[in-house]
Amino acid sequence: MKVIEVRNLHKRYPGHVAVDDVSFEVAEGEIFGILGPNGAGKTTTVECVAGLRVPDGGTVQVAGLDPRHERKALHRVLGVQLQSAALPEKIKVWEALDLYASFYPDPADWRELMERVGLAEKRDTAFAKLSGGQRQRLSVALALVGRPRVAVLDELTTGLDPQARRDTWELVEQVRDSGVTIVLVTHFMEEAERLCDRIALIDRGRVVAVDTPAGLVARVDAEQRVRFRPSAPVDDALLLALPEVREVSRSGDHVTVSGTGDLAASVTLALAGHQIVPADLRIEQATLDDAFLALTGRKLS
Ligand SMILES: Nc1ncnc2c1ncn2[C@@H]1O[C@H](COP(=O)(O)OP(=O)(O)OP(=O)(O)O)[C@@H](O)[C@H]1O
Repeated sequence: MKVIEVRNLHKRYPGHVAVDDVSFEVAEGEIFGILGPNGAGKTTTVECVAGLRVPDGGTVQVAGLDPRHERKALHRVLGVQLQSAALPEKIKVWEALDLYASFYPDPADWRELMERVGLAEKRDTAFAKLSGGQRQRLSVALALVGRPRVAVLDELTTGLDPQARRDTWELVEQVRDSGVTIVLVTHFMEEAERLCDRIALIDRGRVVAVDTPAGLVARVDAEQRVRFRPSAPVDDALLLALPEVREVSRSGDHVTVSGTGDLAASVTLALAGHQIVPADLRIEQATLDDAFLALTGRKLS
């Protein structure tokens, strides 16, 4: 069942079209990614979804509500964590949660939420004294305190170190597992690949494709490479006979096979047929970056 429907969304700022023509649907229970380079129009799009900006054209529906005219009802359905959550420096973690909970008629138990995002120990810490990762976790908790059906998370892990980023990803997965639909805005390919069930690739205010991460990558006819150290001598001809293989090269005792399609499976199967074990096996596959490049002619990052 779809919970968000965006049709032909258009939004311009003076002298600049930020969102040209954006359409997509988000299904209940999924993590839906909006992925694109800086300035692609991602934030403007989700601000229109959240009723924070008025579109110049097109329609938006969230759980059957029009964000422009039914803001109060929308507020109960949709939780938003936007970039650089601005909280007063001195506000303590518990105070921020308690304050946000007071905005809703039937809020979640913020103490439980504080535990869930791993901030119980920071309960009495001022916002200004939290680390980047802790601030992000607090902003996720604030987006969830109204028990929303849908949470919009915008550039959640920008500026975080790798460990804090992985912790935040786990938190997002837990939120989804608790039944909340998530719209995740990001310009990190790895983040979208790891978390999203489906992704809208956005470039210059337009959707260039909507698909699963694997579906987007499969659209690219990019070459893949399989590199390994064979346990016994392997004949080039054995590999070149496979329809997926285009080229075989060697460097020291390593063999690199280039080609397309299900290259790794095909190569390992052929080797197994000759009792050859591929040690140090490395597979280089196309990524969302390659998909974006193929679809737009530009690099994502
Ligand atoms: N309030 C505004 N007034 C004028 N132009 C704006 C405004 N907000 C955004 N823009 C411009 O609109 C375009 C799209 O911005 P938007 O923030 O939606 O992109 P984005 O994909 O979210 O990028 P980022 O990840 O950098 O925020 C950009 O060129 C931006 O400079």
